[in-house]
Amino acid sequence: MPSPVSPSPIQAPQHVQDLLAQLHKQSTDQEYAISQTKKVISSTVIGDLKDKSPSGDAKADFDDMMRDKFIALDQDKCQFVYQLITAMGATNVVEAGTSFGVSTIYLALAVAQNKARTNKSGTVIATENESEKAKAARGYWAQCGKDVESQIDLREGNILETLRENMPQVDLLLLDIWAAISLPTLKTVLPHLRPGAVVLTDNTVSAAAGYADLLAFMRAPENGFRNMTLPFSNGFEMSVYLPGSA
Ligand SMILES: C[S@@+](CC[C@H](N)C(=O)[O-])C[C@H]1O[C@@H](n2cnc3c(N)ncnc32)[C@H](O)[C@@H]1O
Repeated sequence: MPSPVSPSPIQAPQHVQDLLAQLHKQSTDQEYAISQTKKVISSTVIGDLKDKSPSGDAKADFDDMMRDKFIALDQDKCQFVYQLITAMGATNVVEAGTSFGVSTIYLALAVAQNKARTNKSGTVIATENESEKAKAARGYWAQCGKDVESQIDLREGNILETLRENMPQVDLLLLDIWAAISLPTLKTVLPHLRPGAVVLTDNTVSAAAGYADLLAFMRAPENGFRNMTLPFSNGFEMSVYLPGSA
């Protein structure tokens, strides 16, 4: 949650600010309700579901459970991403894991404002494999208005396919997806990362076990990332891509 003493950097019309506040509340209420049932919501524990899986397919059961869940990036992390994109002047941003499109709104606002300031082109490439979530996300972006909606290229389907083609040089990648596919996702986007690009990965402290392969890859000096775990709740990894500089 945002700190009561931290001002928000977000520049957006009031109706967008109100929608964001409402969506974050829905997401945190949902997460609280799940926590009360003691059910897991982390993909890192798919392995633990195996014994209890009603269908015998733990991955399918996990996907069923998550189909109506926001699991939006925390509000303070969204504000940080917006602030960072603004500071970088980034205009090509990839979001791995869009869900109902909450964090996407922040990315679109920041990219739109950078484009207006710099006259550069660019887009937010969003990705989601659940069609109902994609439909809902489009609905929220429409409520925000053309300034947000027009920035977003939503690619529906498996991220390992949707990010294979028509990729710009990427300034920033937000990894907010099931931990198990975060490394294959990074490797799909890697050839398109510009030197100095930033990769942000959510929950790298609370889900460290699930991210073990991703973190090992990013922390191996030969892969060109400089890493820092930012002290947000559950961890938020900021990695700067500087190939050949280790
Ligand atoms: C943590 S949520 C994203 C939350 C979103 N960034 C936000 O702040 O509102 C992760 C999303 O990734 C989606 N996802 C999982 N595996 C995927 C895949 N292989 N391809 C595309 N999307 C996937 C899930 O359906 C889920 O909605």
